[in-house]
Amino acid sequence: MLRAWLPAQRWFAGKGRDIRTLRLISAAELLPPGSSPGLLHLLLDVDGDCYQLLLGLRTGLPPALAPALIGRAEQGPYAGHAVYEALGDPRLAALLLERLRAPGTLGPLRFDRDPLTLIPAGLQPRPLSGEQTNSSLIFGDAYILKVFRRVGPGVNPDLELPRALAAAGCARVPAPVAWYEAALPGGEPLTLGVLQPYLRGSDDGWQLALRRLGSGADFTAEAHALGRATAEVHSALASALPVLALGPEQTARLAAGMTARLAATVREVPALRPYEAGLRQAFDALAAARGLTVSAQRIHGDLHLGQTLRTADGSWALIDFEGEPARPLADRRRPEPAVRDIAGILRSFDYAARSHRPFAPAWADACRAAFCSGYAATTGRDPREDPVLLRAYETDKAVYEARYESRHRPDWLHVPMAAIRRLAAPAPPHPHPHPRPQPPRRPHP
Ligand SMILES: Nc1ncnc2c1ncn2[C@@H]1O[C@H](COP(=O)(O)OP(=O)(O)O)[C@@H](O)[C@H]1O
Ligand SMILES: O=P(O)(O)O[C@H]1O[C@H](CO)[C@@H](O[C@H]2O[C@H](CO)[C@@H](O)[C@H](O)[C@H]2O)[C@H](O)[C@H]1O
Repeated sequence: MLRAWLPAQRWFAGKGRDIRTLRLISAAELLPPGSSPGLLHLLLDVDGDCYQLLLGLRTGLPPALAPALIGRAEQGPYAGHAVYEALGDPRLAALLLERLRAPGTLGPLRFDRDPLTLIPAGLQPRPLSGEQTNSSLIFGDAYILKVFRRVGPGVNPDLELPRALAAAGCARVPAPVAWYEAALPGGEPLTLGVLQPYLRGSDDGWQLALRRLGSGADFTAEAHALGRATAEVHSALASALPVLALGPEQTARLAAGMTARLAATVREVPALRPYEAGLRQAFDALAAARGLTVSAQRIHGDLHLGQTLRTADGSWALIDFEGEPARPLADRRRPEPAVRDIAGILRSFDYAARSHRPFAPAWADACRAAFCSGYAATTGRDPREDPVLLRAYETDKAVYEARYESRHRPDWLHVPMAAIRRLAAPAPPHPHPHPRPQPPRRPHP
C-alpha cells in the first residue's frame, strides 16, 4: 500500500524510482490502542532515507476524508481499517497540537515547548495547500506546524537557527514555540516538527515580486529592505553561533567543492556540458584569489524570494532555515560564507524577471543593486566589493538550480540556463567593484 502511495507524494525524495526496501524504524500510537479514529506515528526507512508518516485509522472513512485515503490495513490490530493521511483529518491534527501544548514523551517521541509561550487550546487546524518540501498545518491562523518528512539524526536547522535567533533577540524570523523529536537508540534525536507563530496577512516575497513585475511596478525599495533584513539575520547568527575565518587553503577547498558539484551536475544535466569550462573559471578564480577575507558562519542555506514573507506591517521576515532539502543534514549545518545566501536572493530576482514576458533584465539589475546596497547599509560591507566570491557563489547556485529544475521542473530549466550562459562568459575585469568617478576628459584639440 505505502509502496504505491509514497512515490506520489511531493515530499518523497525517491520519486520516479521503484521502492526496493521499506523497513519500519519506529511506531507510536498517539491515541490509546483501539481508539477510533486511531493515530499512528511511523518512522520508515525507505531505501536508506528516513521518512515521517502520521496515519489515521478508521473503520469507515467519511466522504470529506476520501482524498486522504492511502489504503486498507491488511493485518495487525487494525486489519480492515482505512489507513489515511492523518494531517488531512482536523480531529487528528488537533490532537497533535494538544500533544505539543503538553510537553512529555510517548514511546520514542518527545514533545517540547518554549515555557514562556502559552499556546491556546482548541485552535482549528487546516492544512497548508500548495507544493512544499514538507507538510504544514495552520492552527487558528495563529500558529503553523511544519511536519518534516525526510528526517535524519541531529537537530534540524529549521529549529536550531530560529531558536538561536530568537534567543539573540532577532525578530526577523518567527520563533519556535513548540517542537517534537524522536529519540532512537544509539543516535542523536531527529527533529520531526516545529510550531511557530503564523504571520497572518503576510505576502510571499516571490508572489509579491511577480505581481510588481506584472504591473510594471518598481521593487527596489522592497529589495533594499530585504537586503537589510538579510544582513540583520546574518549578523544575529554570527553573534549567536561560531564564526570561522577561512584561510586561502580553506577557500580553495570551497572552490574545489563547487568544481566537483559542477562536474557531477554536468553528468546529470548534459545541457551544461558546453559551459563547463567557462563556469569553472569562476571557481578557479576563487581558488586563486589572494588577500580575500572570507569568514564562514551559520546561514539560511537556501535563501530565495519564496523563503521571504513581507508581513502585514510591511517588514520582511525569513522562513524555512532547513537548507537545500537534498543535502545531507551534517552539510547543511556547516558554517559557510554568508554570500551564499546573498547569491540565492540575487538569483531569485533573475528568476522573477525571466518569468515575466518580456524578460525584464533592468528590473532584476535594479533589484540586485538595491538588495546589495541594503545589505551594505546594515553591515557596512557591500557584497559587490567581493566580485570573485560573489560570482563563484552565483555560479554555484545557478548550477544547483539547473540540477533542481531538471529533476523537478524541466519546464523551468531555461531560467538557470540563461544565467549559466552569462556566467560562463569570461568575467569582466574588476579592478574596482564600483566604477570610480573619472576626471573630466580634456576636449580634443
Ligand atoms: N510563519 C509563517 N507565517 C506565515 N506563513 C508561513 C510561515 N511559515 C511558512 N509559511 C508559509 O508556508 C509555506 C511553506 O513553508 P516552508 O517553511 O517553506 O515549508 P517547506 O519546507 O515545506 O517548503 C511558505 O511558502 C509560506 O507561504
Ligand atoms: O523552497 P524549497 O526549499 O523547496 O527550495 C527549492 O525549490 C525552489 C522552487 O520552489 C527553488 O527555487 C528556485 O525557483 C524559485 C522560483 O520558484 C526562485 O525564486 C529561486 O531563486 C530558484 O532557486 C530552490 O532552488 C529549491 O532549493
